[in-house]
Amino acid sequence: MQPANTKQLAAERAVTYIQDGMIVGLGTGSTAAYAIKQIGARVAEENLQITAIATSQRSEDLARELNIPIVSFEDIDKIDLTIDGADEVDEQLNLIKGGGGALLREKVVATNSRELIIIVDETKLVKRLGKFPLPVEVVPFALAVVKRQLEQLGCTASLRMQNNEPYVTDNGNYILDCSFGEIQLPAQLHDAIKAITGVVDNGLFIQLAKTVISAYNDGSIQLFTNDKRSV
Ligand SMILES: O=C(CO)[C@H](O)[C@H](O)COP(=O)(O)O
Repeated sequence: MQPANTKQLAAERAVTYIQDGMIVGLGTGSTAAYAIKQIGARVAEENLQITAIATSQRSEDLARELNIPIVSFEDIDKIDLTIDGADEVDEQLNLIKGGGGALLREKVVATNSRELIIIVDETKLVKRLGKFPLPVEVVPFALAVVKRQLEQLGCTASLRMQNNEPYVTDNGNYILDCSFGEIQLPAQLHDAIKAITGVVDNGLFIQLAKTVISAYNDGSIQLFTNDKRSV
């Protein structure tokens, strides 16, 4: 028996929450891409009437290819529902995001959404965040000073590279991937990092997810809501 495509399963379940008339936030990454494809299929097959706002240029390009109408914050106020992936999810549904480099736009969209659904496979569920290095988006001019201050908070920070050049985000910034090990107090760490001048944002998403949909290799799906991981 083929193992289930867990990312696709979680994504397709999340897309069932979308209804006509909604403004939908589109996440970034391989799991979010499955959701965008499924939204495109519903637009084509059911004439689903939605507008969408994307968290990265690549998600926007994919959505446009699939004839999903795209808007910007000039056109809308609140987003009804955002569907996005994550790199880690803890038991309080705090997240590490930004493995795909889109953390800033993802957080702008998440914080302006009435509801954030996170879609993951079981490998992303952890007791405590921190095994996955925390992405921090940094203004290039401030890179060296920010790196030093981040390391004073107890991590090793490495500049994300792509094709032998620093990786540049959709916003023209760099990313420092910060290995803290187990993060004991994620909300405090989030605030301490945000307080460093030259940091644009970091990939800790504290109490932003309302629902996490996790899919398992046996094809089952579990929903976790707000404070506790219970069905
Ligand atoms: O935060 C993200 C992009 O910035 C992604 O949601 C996260 O990296 C998960 O990616 P994938 O679905 O490919 O495992």
